[in-house]
Amino acid sequence: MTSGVQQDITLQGVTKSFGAPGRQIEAVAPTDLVLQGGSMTALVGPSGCGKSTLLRLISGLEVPTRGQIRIGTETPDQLRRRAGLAVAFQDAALLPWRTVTGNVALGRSLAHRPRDRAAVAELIRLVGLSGFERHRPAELSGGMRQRAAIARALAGLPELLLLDEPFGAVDELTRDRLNTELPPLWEARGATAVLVTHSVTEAVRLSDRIIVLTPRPARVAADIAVTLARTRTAEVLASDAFRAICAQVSQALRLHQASEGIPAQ
Ligand SMILES: Nc1ncnc2c1ncn2[C@@H]1O[C@H](COP(=O)(O)OP(=O)(O)OP(=O)(O)O)[C@@H](O)[C@H]1O
Repeated sequence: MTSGVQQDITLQGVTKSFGAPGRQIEAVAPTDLVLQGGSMTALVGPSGCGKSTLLRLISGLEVPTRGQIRIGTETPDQLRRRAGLAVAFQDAALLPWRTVTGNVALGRSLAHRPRDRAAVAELIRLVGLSGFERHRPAELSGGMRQRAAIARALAGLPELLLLDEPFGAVDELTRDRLNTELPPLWEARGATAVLVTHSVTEAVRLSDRIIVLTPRPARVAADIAVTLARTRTAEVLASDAFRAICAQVSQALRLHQASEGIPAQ
């Protein structure tokens, strides 16, 4: 973090509708939320309920129809313009003409961080892309592109890290390793993080708090604190407490399942 201060994310009466007047789709119903600075919050909910929209609103890539969002005293747009936030979305969005190293290094330069080849190489190693440094996105699998995007997002040392299904295209074993090795990177620097995921286990594993959303329009259906030790060791993951929270989240999802929704895991 640049400021050393962990800023809360505050949503006040935030709504989002898409489409022309009279034919509007309401994606986010009026929402009030405070996400504590330095915490990791997971957003889960049925497919199409509005999770990504909520994340994009927090990122400043979408503007609320009504209400306001602040990160500390700043708007998302202000934070984004001074490169205080980073996003890693499902569809990676890497620059196709840049190598893996070039894309990750870009994450640093866009955030006005000094060049640091060792830091870039270490991030590439951590996301398991050593040996692919000189490859371009088209030469990588979908999962590898996602991992490069995560490395790029982390490279700028963001205060706010927004992750939309970052491990969606990653195989189970790699996902497991990333779920272990990446959280210390943002925790160590006290970044605030918001994660959208379809995996209940991943949500409980990574976050301090889980917001379960209703089918569209998204509203808060359940707000569940993950009362586990911050370091999610193998023992924590195998504990009854971990399973109990997973069951609580799954139950909240089932209660609010849309007909086209995902099965609770
Ligand atoms: N730019 C847009 N224009 C019009 N409609 C949109 C736009 N973005 C999202 N929507 C609609 O808003 C609703 C919520 O979409 P969103 O992508 O936020 O859901 P989600 O919960 O992230 O879905 P999934 O879990 O399937 O990724 C959907 O009905 C979607 O079609």
